[in-house]
Amino acid sequence: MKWNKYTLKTRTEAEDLISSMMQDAGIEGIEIEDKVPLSQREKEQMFVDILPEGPADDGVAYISFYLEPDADQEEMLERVREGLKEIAGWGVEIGEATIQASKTEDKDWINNWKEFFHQFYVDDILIKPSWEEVKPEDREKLLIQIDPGTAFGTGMHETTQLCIRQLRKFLTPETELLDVGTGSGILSIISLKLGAKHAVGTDLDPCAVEAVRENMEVNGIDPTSFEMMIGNIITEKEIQDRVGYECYDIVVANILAEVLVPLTPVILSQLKPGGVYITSGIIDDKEDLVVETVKKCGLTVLEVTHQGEWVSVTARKEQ
Ligand SMILES: C[S@@+](CC[C@H](N)C(=O)[O-])C[C@H]1O[C@@H](n2cnc3c(N)ncnc32)[C@H](O)[C@@H]1O
Repeated sequence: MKWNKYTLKTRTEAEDLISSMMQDAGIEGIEIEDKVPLSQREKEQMFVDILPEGPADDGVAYISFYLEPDADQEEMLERVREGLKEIAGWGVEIGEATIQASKTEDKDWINNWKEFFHQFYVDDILIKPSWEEVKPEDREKLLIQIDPGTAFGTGMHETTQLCIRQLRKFLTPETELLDVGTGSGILSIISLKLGAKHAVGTDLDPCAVEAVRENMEVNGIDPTSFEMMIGNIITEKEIQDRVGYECYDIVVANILAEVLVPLTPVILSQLKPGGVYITSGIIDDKEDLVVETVKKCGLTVLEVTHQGEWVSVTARKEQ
């Protein structure tokens, strides 16, 4: 089926109001293109560290939406035009507000991303989406099922793989794990599958709750073995108290270097004496920054590992 695509040219300040007006009109799947740079918070959540310099923000935004060919196109476009008039009437700058029509060949554009996520290995661990079968030759492998969702962490990123390899070196059946920036829950789920005793995950992003719940279920993780807490462990005393002090054998944090710097002194009090701190999410030119931070906090660096342009620093808290 060919979908009809409509692209509205407008102004960035009107994006939110127009998107919600379109949703109220019954349009699903809106795409927004603009040149507004990402905020620091968005970069942290999307795990973007180095971005190429983009073009300057000219205030122009394009909002695209799709309609099935048998939907009443004119009626929907009329609703959108009425909505635009109303928004303009509130004094909001909506710019040209022209709507350009085109067709998309794509039959299943909503599920298209599935084409790009296939099963893969991290050493002898098989990570696969739920819609793929396990091949007969992989039946003996440790299987982890992860569906890419709204939270970060399919296991394909180099930094996740660096953390998995370091976790394997230090996990024991007694391990109490703290997984800061847990995202999809992948690092805790793999650790529990490898025999860790218990995991606590924290994330800023509320989407992580549902993602972790689904991934725990599909991987048969006992709900009492993995607890999830939403909040900022760096700044929120309440989260620090709930997470608990000196009770973790391993803390893993796959977050950008800029977040690891303020996080490390906090983590120091959460780790048991002798506990291990595994970090990644560090782009190579920030390696020294994280190594220095870890040392300044009194931890002993055990190992620095690399994959592509990414780095992992593992350190131990003294007894
Ligand atoms: C790169 S993802 C890591 C996801 C997963 N642990 C992995 O290794 O694939 C980083 C995660 O850290 C979270 N995050 C960023 N700053 C944080 C903070 N201060 N406290 C808790 N989580 C944070 C983001 O929301 C994101 O889910």
